[in-house]
Amino acid sequence: MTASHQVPNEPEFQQARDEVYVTLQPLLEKKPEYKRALEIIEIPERVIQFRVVWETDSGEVRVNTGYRVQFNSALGPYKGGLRLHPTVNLSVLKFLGYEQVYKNALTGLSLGGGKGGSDFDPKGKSDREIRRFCMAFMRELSKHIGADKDVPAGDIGVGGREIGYLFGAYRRQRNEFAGILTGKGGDWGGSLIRPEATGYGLVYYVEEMMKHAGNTDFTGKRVLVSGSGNVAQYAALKVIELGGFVLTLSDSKGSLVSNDSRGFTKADIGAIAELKLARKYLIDWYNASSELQSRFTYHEGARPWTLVQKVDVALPSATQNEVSGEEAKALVAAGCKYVAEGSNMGCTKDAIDVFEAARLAAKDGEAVWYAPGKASNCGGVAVSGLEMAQNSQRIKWTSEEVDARLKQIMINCYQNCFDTAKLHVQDGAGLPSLVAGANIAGFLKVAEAMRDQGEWW
Ligand SMILES: NC(=O)C1=CN([C@@H]2O[C@H](COP(=O)(O)OP(=O)(O)OC[C@H]3O[C@@H](n4cnc5c(N)ncnc54)[C@H](O)[C@@H]3O)[C@@H](O)[C@H]2O)C=CC1
Ligand SMILES: O=C(O)CCC(=O)C(=O)O
Repeated sequence: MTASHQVPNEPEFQQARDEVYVTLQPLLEKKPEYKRALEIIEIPERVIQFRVVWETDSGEVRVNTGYRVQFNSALGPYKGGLRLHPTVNLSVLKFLGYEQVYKNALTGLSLGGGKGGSDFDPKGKSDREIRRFCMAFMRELSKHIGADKDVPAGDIGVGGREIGYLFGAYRRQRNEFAGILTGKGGDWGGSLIRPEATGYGLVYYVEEMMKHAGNTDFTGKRVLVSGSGNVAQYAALKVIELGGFVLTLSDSKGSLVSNDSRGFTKADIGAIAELKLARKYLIDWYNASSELQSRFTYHEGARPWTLVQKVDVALPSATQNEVSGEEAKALVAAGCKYVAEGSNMGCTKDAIDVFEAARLAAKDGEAVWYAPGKASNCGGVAVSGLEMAQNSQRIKWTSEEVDARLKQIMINCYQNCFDTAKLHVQDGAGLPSLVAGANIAGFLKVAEAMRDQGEWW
C-alpha cells in the first residue's frame, strides 16, 4: 500500500509518506474526512532552493545547492535541523521535513516542522572553508528565517561549531541578536543539555519501553549503537551511566565491535568526540593504539547489526535506511528485544516489517518492540523548543531543570504513542504498534490545528 500522490523521483520522501499512509489506515477507515487532510499535509507549505558560492583556502570558487523546506507551520514556527552532507537532495530533505512535522507535534510543544541543508561535504574541508561556506549559506537563508518564523538547528554535519558560524553570520548581516537558531553556545543563548538531548531522550524513551514490556531497565543490557556523532555519543554515554554495555559504534567507513562484554567506556566516547571534531574516522582512532586493537575489532565497510551474537537493544543513530530487512532478521535472531531509532527513518521498510511481524507473532515475554525516530529521537527538537522558550524570556535554566523537562517530554511522548495505538489499532498483539501510535497521534494533532485554522474542512 502506498501514499496517494506518487513521487517516484523522490524515493526517500515516498518511503516516509507510505509509512504514514499505511499506519493511518485504521483511522482513515473510521474517519474518511482525514484523507483530505493527509493529502494537504503531504505537500510542504514552501520549498526554498538557492545557490551557495564560497571560496576554498586556495582561492578557488565553489558552488553548492542550499535548501530550506518549510513544511508545516500549523503548530508553531517551522523547526528542524540543517544537514550538510553530499547525499542531501530534495527527496531527503522532504522526507526529513515531513517526519519533523509529526515529531514536533509529539513533543507537545508549539513547533511547526521544517528541514534544510546543502550537498556541501564538510569532510576534508578546513575550519576556514567551513566558516566561509556557513557565511555564504546564511546570506540567503537569513531572508527566510526568524524567531517566530523558522528556527533551524543542527543535523548531520552541523554541530555547535557550525551553528556558531551561522549565528555569527546572521547577527552581522542583520544587525540583530535573535533566537533564530537552536544549539547555540551556552554563553550566547544556547540551552544546557541541547547537545545531549537527542541521545539522552532516545534512552529515556527506551527506558519506558523496557518498564512496560519487561519490567526491566538498562542494567547489564547488551546494546548496539550505530554512528559515532552527536546522537550516538550521548546515547552511548547515557546507556553506560545506566549500567548497560555499548558493544558497537560505527561510521560511514566501518564498525568497531567490542571484543569483551564491557564495551566502550565514557573515556572512549570522549576520545571519539575529539576525533569527530577533527572530522576523522573511527579507523584513525583504532589504528593509533595497540591497546584499542586488543579491545575492539574493526569491520571495514560493515554495519553493526550482524556482528554481535547476543543483543538486547539496537539504537540506529547514524543515517536513514541503515537497517535492512536481513539485518533486522539477524537482530531478532540475536535476541534483540528493543529497537529505537536515534536516526531519522533509520530502518528500511523491510526492517520495520520484520520488527512489526516479530511483535505480532510474540508470545509473552518474547516480544520485539520497535520505536520510530519521530517518537524516540524527539528529545533533540524538544530541548530546542526549550531553548526557544528560554530565549523568549531571556533566562537560562539549569541542566537539572532542562534534563527533568526532557525526561518528562519523552515519557509523555511514549505514553501518547502507546495510548493512541491502543485506541486506534486492534491488531491482537500484546504490545501496541508504536509506529502506528506515533503516526496517528502526530497526524491528528497537526490535522486538527489545520482544520481549526481553516486549511481544510
Ligand atoms: N542532532 C540532533 O539533534 C538530531 C539528529 N537526528 C538524526 O540522528 C542521526 C545522526 O545525526 P547526528 O548525530 O546529529 O549527526 P553527526 O554528523 O554528529 O553524526 C552522524 C554520524 O553518522 C555517520 N554517518 C553519516 N552518514 C553515514 C552513512 N551513509 N553510513 C554510515 N554512517 C554514516 C557519521 O559517520 C557520523 O558518525 C541523523 O539521522 C539525524 O537526522 C535526529 C534527531 C535530532
Ligand atoms: O533541534 C531541532 O530543531 C531539530 C533537530 C532535528 O533536526 C531532528 O529532530 O531531526
